[in-house]
Amino acid sequence: MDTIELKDGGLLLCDDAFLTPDVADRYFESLRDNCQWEQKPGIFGYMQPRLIASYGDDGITYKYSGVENVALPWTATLLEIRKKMEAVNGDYNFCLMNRYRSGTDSMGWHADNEPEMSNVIGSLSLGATRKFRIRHNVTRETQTFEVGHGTLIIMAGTMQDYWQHEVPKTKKKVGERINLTFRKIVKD
Ligand SMILES: O=C(O)CCC(=O)C(=O)O
Ligand SMILES: [Fe+2]
Repeated sequence: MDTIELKDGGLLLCDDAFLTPDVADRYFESLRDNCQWEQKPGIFGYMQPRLIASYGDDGITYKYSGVENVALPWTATLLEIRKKMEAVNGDYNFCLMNRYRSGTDSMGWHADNEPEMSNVIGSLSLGATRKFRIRHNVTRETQTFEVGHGTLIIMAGTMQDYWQHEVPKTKKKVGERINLTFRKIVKD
């Protein structure tokens, strides 16, 4: 596990061999074939350039483009993955999944800094290798990571307050990628 200390107290942990390829294959296929994937509108009404699915503890809701959504109940595969993630760090009650069907699917610059969300986010990548970039809000310092089949990234510390992240589009011919971000939503 690499530990990267970022400016202003951000912390990024990275393990590019968190899962063995055979375990990662099993998870990828199970999640691709058994989760309720949908494409949702984002800001300005355009469809988001990727598919999403959300799972979590009973009663967990999350806001998406201004609409309150209810998380679906955990699947056996997601519970197995959550246990592995929590053995490293964190304590999660919600998982937002993103499915990038090709290089034209992407996620723009953003921070996951909603007040009801914990600062620790565990992010697991499966399938095609893509770039994951982070950028400091003020200095614009940028770092790029290659996230591949079985790569674990943990975003922690003050990272969401001072840094944004993105998964850029690529012109390279790439296969599908599934990313899972495990979070803890704290309701008052
Ligand atoms: O796909 C990724 O690696 C990033 C996903 C992400 O940033 C998010 O779900 O908030
Ligand atoms: Fe994010």
